[in-house]
Amino acid sequence: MSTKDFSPEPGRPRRVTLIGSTGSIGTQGLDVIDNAPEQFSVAALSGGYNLELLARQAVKFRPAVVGSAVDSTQELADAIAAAAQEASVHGYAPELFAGPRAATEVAGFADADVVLNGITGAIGLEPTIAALKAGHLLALANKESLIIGGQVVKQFAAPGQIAPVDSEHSALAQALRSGTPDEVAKLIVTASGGPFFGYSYDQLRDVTPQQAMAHPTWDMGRVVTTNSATMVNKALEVIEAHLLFDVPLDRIEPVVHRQSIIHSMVEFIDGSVIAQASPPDMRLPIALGINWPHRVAGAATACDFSTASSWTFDPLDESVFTAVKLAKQAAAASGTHMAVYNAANEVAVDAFHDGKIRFTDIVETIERALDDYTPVNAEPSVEVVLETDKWARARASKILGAGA
Ligand SMILES: NC(=O)C1=CN([C@@H]2O[C@H](COP(=O)(O)OP(=O)(O)OC[C@H]3O[C@@H](n4cnc5c(N)ncnc54)[C@H](OP(=O)(O)O)[C@@H]3O)[C@@H](O)[C@H]2O)C=CC1
Ligand SMILES: CC(=O)[C@@H](O)[C@H](O)COP(=O)(O)O
Ligand SMILES: [Mn+2]
Repeated sequence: MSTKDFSPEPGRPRRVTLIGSTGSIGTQGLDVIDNAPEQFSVAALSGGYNLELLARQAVKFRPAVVGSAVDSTQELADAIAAAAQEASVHGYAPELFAGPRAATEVAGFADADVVLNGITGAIGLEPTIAALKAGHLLALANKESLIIGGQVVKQFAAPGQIAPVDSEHSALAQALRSGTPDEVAKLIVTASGGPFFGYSYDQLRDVTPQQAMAHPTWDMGRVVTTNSATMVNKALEVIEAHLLFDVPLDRIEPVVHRQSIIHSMVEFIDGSVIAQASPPDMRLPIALGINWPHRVAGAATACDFSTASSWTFDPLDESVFTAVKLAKQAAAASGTHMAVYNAANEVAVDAFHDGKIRFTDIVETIERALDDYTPVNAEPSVEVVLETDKWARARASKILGAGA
């Protein structure tokens, strides 16, 4: 990633579009903006189905454009009118988008400088591409869009146009400032280990959705929290690091760090390791991402070294947690295997939370879908990625229907 600066002219706040504004990343993004009004304004907002929250956000930040996944703009207009009345706000009438393409329309809204993509899952692909095509800086939390799109997404990105928001990748981008690309020996991606660190495979079979949602260090949405428990999140993040920083997969290693204070590290060829450390708080990488490459003063609280604390490191137990190894194999196999990996995971995560399958069936479903997959012989394109995603969802559902 080069260091092209997407800053607006001096003195003008960055206009930020938030995709997934009602989620964990989106609400923390608005918090960052609220705390630095001289640096940021809200250009546009897009949410899913939580209309009440989206409408309250719109009335507070007054973006010119608002989108929602609900069926009709009338529903959205009614929700905004109710929130405006509640807040005694008059005359606010943004342009509205509704339906499955709303997030993409909003991401491409021209009068913005940066798009924070905080949607969950493969549905983030088209908003990611729309933001890049519009020439905006893309502050990327929605790792899935880059991972499934791979080179297809990268071809839309100018150098420096993607600023990582995922905590590990923000840490890596910061540490990489310490050396040149040819001085990098390894990327070390830290993992909390999730709620099931130390479990045997047999113990994992019987864990419940409620246990899987008890993340030891982060408060996040349902999919990424479940992915942390299966280690699929770390698997996706290894591939994300490979795509963002062009480091070969065999030089990207996960390590378990239970405290989630060191967010990742870069080992350089002279044996130096540069780590980025801060208490677990996504407002730091979100602020740096939307203001990339500049830091935002006071974005989060630093580590307190005046009291005793310990940082621990453990190897990932790959005999129990196979997700990372599987993803490295998939990413090496073809440009579309990771679309299969991700789609099968999304289907299996839903089935697990619906009480239809065991926890261990999630990664087994990914593995079986990958085994069944033969890549199409076509130039990689957005359409091919979307077709692959669709195929993998159907295949995963079939595998689950037959009993994983
Ligand atoms: N949360 C975190 O700390 C971190 C998250 N990430 C990544 O960031 C992304 C977002 O995660 P997180 O914020 O936790 O997820 P959440 O589940 O909290 O939020 C997801 C957002 O996407 C919206 N959404 C859901 N379905 C649709 C749809 N069909 N159309 C439009 N919008 C939709 C939701 O809207 P609504 O709720 O209104 O339905 C919500 O705003 C993920 O890729 C995750 O891996 C990465 C690092 C840390
Ligand atoms: C905050 C963040 O970036 C998450 O992706 C986090 O990394 C999840 O924690 P795990 O390390 O448990 O996957
Ligand atoms: Mn992460």
